[in-house]
Amino acid sequence: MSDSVNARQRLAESLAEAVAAALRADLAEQDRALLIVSGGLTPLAFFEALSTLELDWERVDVTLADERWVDESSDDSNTRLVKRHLLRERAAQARFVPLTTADATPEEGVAALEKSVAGLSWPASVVILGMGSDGHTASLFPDSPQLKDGLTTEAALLAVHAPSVPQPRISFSRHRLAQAKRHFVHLTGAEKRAVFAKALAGDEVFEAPIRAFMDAPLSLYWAP
Ligand SMILES: O=C(O)[C@H](O)[C@@H](O)[C@H](O)[C@H](O)COP(=O)(O)O
Repeated sequence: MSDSVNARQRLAESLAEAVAAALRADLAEQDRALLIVSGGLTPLAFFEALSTLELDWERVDVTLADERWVDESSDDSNTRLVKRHLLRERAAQARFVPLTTADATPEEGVAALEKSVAGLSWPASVVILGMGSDGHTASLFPDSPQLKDGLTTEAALLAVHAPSVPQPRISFSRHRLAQAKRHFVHLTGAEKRAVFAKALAGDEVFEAPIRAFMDAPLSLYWAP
């Protein structure tokens, strides 16, 4: 294995330990705990590491920071990724709350999904954010006409379109994600390190929406 593969595996394992510890701490104080994960490719090893850790998974709800509006059979489905790589081993006992419906568009599905997520254990115990090389996080994209709404609405969810991505999306709002008790950012590679450093140094949230989460403690997990 190359050095960076090793480093990414170790990163995934230490993030999994930190997330499991946070969930255990909250489950000691409350009936259920909510874990919000991101999709994309980065979290795969983290999902697999977390799935093997011991905690009272039956009392954990898992949902996504954002989802692509595609069928679960699609390679682009974050639900499919979570089911295959996280909801297995010990974590098979967790309850997954999807962010899609049978509706043709996220605009049609969003009201039902608002109801479905309303009963979860807010504030979320943990949010794990990814970031794209354009500085987006969740589905808060710099080129999206819905970005301003996503950064300001107090609704939990919104339908999103962006020229930079092929599928319509549904995303938790900045407001709902920011309320979580703990935020982890999971990144790999030199390019994302540079984008994150630039976002940290600047103040224009519309250029790099990840900035919208930088005014509260963030635990950054990065490996080459
Ligand atoms: O569904 C998604 O695409 C996401 O939740 C998204 O915000 C993701 O975290 C970043 O795009 C990073 O994706 P990668 O890990 O694939 O680079």
